[in-house]
Amino acid sequence: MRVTVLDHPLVAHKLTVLRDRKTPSPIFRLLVEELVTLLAYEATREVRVEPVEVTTPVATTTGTALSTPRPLVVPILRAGLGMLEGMTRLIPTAEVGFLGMARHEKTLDIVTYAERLPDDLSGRQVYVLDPMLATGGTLVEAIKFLRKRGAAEITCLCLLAAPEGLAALEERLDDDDVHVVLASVDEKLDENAYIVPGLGDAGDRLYGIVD
Ligand SMILES: O=P(O)(O)OC[C@H]1O[C@H](OP(=O)(O)OP(=O)(O)O)[C@H](O)[C@@H]1O
Ligand SMILES: O=c1cc[nH]c(=O)[nH]1
Ligand SMILES: [Mg+2]
Repeated sequence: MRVTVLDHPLVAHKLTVLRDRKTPSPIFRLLVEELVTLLAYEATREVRVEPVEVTTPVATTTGTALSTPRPLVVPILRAGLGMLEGMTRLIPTAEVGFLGMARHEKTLDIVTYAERLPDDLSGRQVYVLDPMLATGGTLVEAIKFLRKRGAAEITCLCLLAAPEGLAALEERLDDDDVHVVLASVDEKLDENAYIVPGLGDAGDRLYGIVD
C-alpha cells in the first residue's frame, strides 16, 4: 500500500476550517469540494493517458488525452457523495458508480446497503471517495468488493485517516497495491472509533443527522 499525505499550506488552512465545530453545513460542503479537487490533482498523477494529434491555429502537434475506458469514480455513500463534485470538476468525463456502506455505531460492522457499479471492472482504474478512514473497516470492504469485480488500479481519496485505520488496511489487504491519498493523518481513534481530533461525523456535518 502506498500512502500520500498532502503537504500544502492551503490544504492545512481549509482543513482547519473544516474541523471547526462552528463551521456550518453549507461552508463545510464547499470546503470538502475544494479539498477534494486538491487531493485529486495529486491522486490522478498516474491516470492513464495516450498521445493524440492536435492542430493548433499555428501547427499540428502531439498532445495528451485521457484513455478509454475513462476512470471510474466511486463515492461511498453518504459522506463520500460530498466529495464527488470536487473530483468530477477535475475529471468531468469520468464514469461514476456508487457504493452505499454504513458502519454500525456500536458493533462497527459494515453493511453494504446499495451498489450501482459496472459488473465487469476488469482492468479499470478506480478512484474511491470517502472522507474518513477511521478503523478502515469500510474501505477494506469497498476495496475487496471492487477487486472481486476486477478493478485493476485502486486509488482512495480520503480527507482524514487514523493511524489505526491505515495499519488495518495494510494488514487486511496483504500486499494489495492500493494508493491512499490524504489531507492528514490524525492522532488516534477515540473509544467510539471516531478520529481524534478529526472533524466529527462527516455524513452528519454534510447532510444533517439521519437515524
Ligand atoms: O473506517 P471506518 O471505521 O469504517 O469508518 C469510516 C466510515 O464511517 C463514515 O461513514 P458512516 O458509516 O458514518 O456512514 P455515512 O457516510 O452515511 O454517515 C465514513 O464516511 C466512512 O465510510
Ligand atoms: O471520525 C469519524 C469516524 C468515522 N466516521 C466519521 O464520519 N467520522
Ligand atoms: Mg456517518
